[in-house]
Amino acid sequence: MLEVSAEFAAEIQTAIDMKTKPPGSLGRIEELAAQIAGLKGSVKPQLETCHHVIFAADHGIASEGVSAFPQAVTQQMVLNFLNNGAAANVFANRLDVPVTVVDAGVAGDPIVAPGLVSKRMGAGTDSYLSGPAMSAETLAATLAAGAEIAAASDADAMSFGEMGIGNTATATMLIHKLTGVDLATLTGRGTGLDDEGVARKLAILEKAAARTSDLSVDEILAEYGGFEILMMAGAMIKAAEMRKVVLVDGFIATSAALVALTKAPHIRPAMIFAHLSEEAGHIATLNHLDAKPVLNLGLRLGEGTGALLVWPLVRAAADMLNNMATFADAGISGKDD
Ligand SMILES: Cc1cc2ncn([C@H]3O[C@H](COP(=O)(O)O)[C@@H](O)[C@H]3O)c2cc1C
Ligand SMILES: O=C(O)c1cccnc1
Repeated sequence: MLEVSAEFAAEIQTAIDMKTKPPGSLGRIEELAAQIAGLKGSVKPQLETCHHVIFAADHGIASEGVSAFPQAVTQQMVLNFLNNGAAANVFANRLDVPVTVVDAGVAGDPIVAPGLVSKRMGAGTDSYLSGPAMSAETLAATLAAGAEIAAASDADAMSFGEMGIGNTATATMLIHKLTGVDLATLTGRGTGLDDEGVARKLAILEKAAARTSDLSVDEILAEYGGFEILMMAGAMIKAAEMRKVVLVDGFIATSAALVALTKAPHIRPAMIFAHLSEEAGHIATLNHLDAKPVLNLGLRLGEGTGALLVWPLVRAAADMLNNMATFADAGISGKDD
């Protein structure tokens, strides 16, 4: 349903080639422009506003020691986001992008703070080392809550971030079970584990993976999912179906994109993969999706920081279509004149 007809694709290419530049000279920006025009159904696409949503949740698996940081950091960072102090806030503020912070299931008592959107699915997931992270009912509610968040936004694009100590482990499990890429390839340092820490994380994930086999997609998501990752997946599907540009961040957000694309392959034309993360498993996951990231900045943070940083480039691509003169407008001779 988001597919572009061959006729319209040709029309878009002509519109790009009529601009006052040698054909193809804006490189990747031209590819982004074509993608945006196709998604928005116009060679003059409206792409003025972006809305950044950060989903936060905790992971039962964190108690096994899969992160370099303690679980309490998830809640502390939620308060930091609300106080405008995190990297994602700083980048969003620079770009005039509003930020919504969602409690998707942070451990402990519910956080009461002005501005926080509560979609709590529990006080963190259960540890998938010994049983499912969540029930089938909670999975459905989590995906639906994400869709509600996207449906409530009137922005032309959405960028998504996450916060959840231990969520590189959860992302790794989801990607492994959904793609079959082996855990050793996917398991990385997250917040900064040393080699010993990574070996320990891998051993835990191998044990958790061996617990199940032959699962359906929804069973995989309920067995190994994280609330923030799955809520982001639900939001990505809805945002894409509303023809919003979906800016996909790093390793964790790409696991959410994989979930979204597994459940709704038709939404692919809405997705822009912002950057290549330093997290070990990101490249293999992007390759599996045949996705080409726009930036390579050595980021390994999450929060949607890379997705925010690509927004000015995506906007510039739309501006190129909307505001750049054609050869005819400017009275400039074309290549073959
Ligand atoms: C202060 C701080 C701020 C963060 N912001 C994002 N993350 C990132 O690190 C976490 C994933 O790494 P792991 O799986 O190793 O726990 C996620 O919360 C992710 O968003 C942060 C981590 C920390 C410590
Ligand atoms: O790429 C990411 O999303 C990432 C990598 C490391 C830690 N947190 C997030």
